[in-house]
Amino acid sequence: MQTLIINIKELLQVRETHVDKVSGNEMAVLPSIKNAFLLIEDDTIAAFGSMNDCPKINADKTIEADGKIVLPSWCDSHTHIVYAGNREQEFVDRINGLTYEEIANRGGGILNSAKKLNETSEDDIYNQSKKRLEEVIQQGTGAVEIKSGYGLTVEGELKMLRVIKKLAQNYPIAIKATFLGAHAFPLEYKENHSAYIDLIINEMLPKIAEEKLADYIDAFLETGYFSVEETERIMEAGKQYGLRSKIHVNQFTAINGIAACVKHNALSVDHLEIVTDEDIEALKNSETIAVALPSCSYFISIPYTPARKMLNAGLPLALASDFNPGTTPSGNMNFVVATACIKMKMTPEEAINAATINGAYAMGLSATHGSITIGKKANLIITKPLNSFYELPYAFGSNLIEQVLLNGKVIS
Ligand SMILES: N=CN[C@@H](CCC(=O)O)C(=O)O
Ligand SMILES: [Zn+2]
Repeated sequence: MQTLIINIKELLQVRETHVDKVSGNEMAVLPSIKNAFLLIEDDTIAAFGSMNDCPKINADKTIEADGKIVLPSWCDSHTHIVYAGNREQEFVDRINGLTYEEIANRGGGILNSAKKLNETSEDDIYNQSKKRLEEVIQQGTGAVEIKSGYGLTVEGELKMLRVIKKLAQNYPIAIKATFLGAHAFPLEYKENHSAYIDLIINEMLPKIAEEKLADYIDAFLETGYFSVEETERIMEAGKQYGLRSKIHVNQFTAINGIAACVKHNALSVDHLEIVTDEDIEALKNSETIAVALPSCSYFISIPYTPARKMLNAGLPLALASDFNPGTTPSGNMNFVVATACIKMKMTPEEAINAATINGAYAMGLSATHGSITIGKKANLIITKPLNSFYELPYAFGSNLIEQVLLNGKVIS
């Protein structure tokens, strides 16, 4: 099956030779071809270039993209799409003056979602979660990481990971699963942290590995949650099962967690709303990518990740949604990209690099996703007619996506 997209106003993120990720100054450059074509064979990008070189073939399907921008689908490397119920009441509590920390200390927050999840059947959780997955696909996401972490019991965590597996089987989007048993301490372990970490290491991990339910391991390394030492135990244990870590860190406080994550060769460190010079030094020359979550900063009114400081230091940065019921009830990557431009002062070129190729890197998918490269998956966004791609973050509240393709097939 051949699909030919013709007369593309501008084809973005074209990488003739493979790149894993882009860093620092490189992020300011978004390679593109104006007046372009793109040829898809089955689910794969087969050729692209200027319309002057468009092959004269009778493709099975031709898509006219006059005036439209085509770019690789968003790669959302950090979500908690699988959950039960929501936390609207906490939203109102925050409006009335409570902080995220105060709500968590009253038994709300992650523990609130964990209670709901453990009371909800696997089928019900699947049905609630698939709606969110369908929504983000419509919004242009073509690869997504989904975490567990609202179970916090052996059965609850397995239940979440099985739902993620079922979503991956039933939907054409690429999904990576991350085990986040170390998201919070259940109340009964509040005074006995090591017993809960033992449960994660001795009960949860072996079962998860046996059923091959996870690709990565995560922990919430934060004051009041998992300490540096506790997170190191989790990262070590993950390694024994071949699970590389992707860690929630520096959301509210900087406690030297990033250096520990780099020491353990974490694939990503995520949040980083609070970043010290030492954290930046630790990330230099590492294979660990920083992931910023601007919708979370927006929703709970905390600082934005200091992108400019990090890019000036030559670091790579990815953008992700953090879709979850507590701090970010939205998986809209278009809003993420716009907010990164508006609030973090990233240029549109930098933000699109961060939400495509660098997002792919942050979930170990840059060999197959995140750029227009021959041999990669034909996961694409075709916009409505636009003046230029700058309109994508500029018109931040508009839906400018006309069509999305996953594995070469038009989804909407
Ligand atoms: N900070 C830790 N985890 C989630 C929020 C969890 C929740 O409040 O439910 C996050 O990435 O923001
Ligand atoms: Zn998160």
